[in-house]
Amino acid sequence: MRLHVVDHPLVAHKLSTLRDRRTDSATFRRLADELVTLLAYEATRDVRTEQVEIETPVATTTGTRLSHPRPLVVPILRAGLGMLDGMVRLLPTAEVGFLGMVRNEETLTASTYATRMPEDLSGRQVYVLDPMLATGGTLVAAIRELIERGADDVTAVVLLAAPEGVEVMERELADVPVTVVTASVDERLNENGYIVPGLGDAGDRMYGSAE
Ligand SMILES: O=P(O)(O)OC[C@H]1O[C@H](OP(=O)(O)OP(=O)(O)O)[C@H](O)[C@@H]1O
Ligand SMILES: O=c1cc[nH]c(=O)[nH]1
Ligand SMILES: [Mg+2]
Repeated sequence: MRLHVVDHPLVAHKLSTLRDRRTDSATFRRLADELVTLLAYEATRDVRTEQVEIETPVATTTGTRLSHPRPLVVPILRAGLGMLDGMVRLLPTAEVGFLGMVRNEETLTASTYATRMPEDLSGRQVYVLDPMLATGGTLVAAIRELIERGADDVTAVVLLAAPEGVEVMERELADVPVTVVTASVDERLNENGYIVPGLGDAGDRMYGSAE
């Protein structure tokens, strides 16, 4: 697994406002959207392209366009939904699949409650979106599902990661072509499986408590 921590003052600034407990839901959603576009710029560095001939008003030249098969973007509901618009704005040809997953807050194990994406992902580049990589249970299960469907290149875009989750990903997905792009690897997980210092529950901060 490759880990890429995006080191940029704008990323650090936006992330700090996201972390602040006083940031309201509307601002939180806007900042998550802005942050994902900055991360997406790095995450798509190896997106597949092809050459095309184009005519400018002055001359004919060789240009570049995103190639086929189209990349697939998969937000993990709920919180990953807050990263979808920012990602597809940069990847206009992308298709979108959905994975609904929830972590049991007692056992910290993830379960899937909704899946809507192509059965066959062979040859596809896939971008998985989830703001939080905590224990890693959710992302490992999501990426296994994508690989089983034939995806041959998976990039996870996460706003925040815990070192424990990064380690689990490295161990569980050792033989899989996976890249994780994040704005920060924080200090640790607390006894409730929350990232410290983190930003709290990303889904709740975007959409309100699910209870
Ligand atoms: O790395 P893990 O320990 O598996 O935890 C991370 C997961 O927990 C959160 O989702 P949550 O279950 O709160 O669902 P939500 O997005 O609906 O709030 C988060 O968005 C990740 O999907
Ligand atoms: O810190 C955390 C851990 C898991 N899920 C979240 O939303 N936040
Ligand atoms: Mg949540």
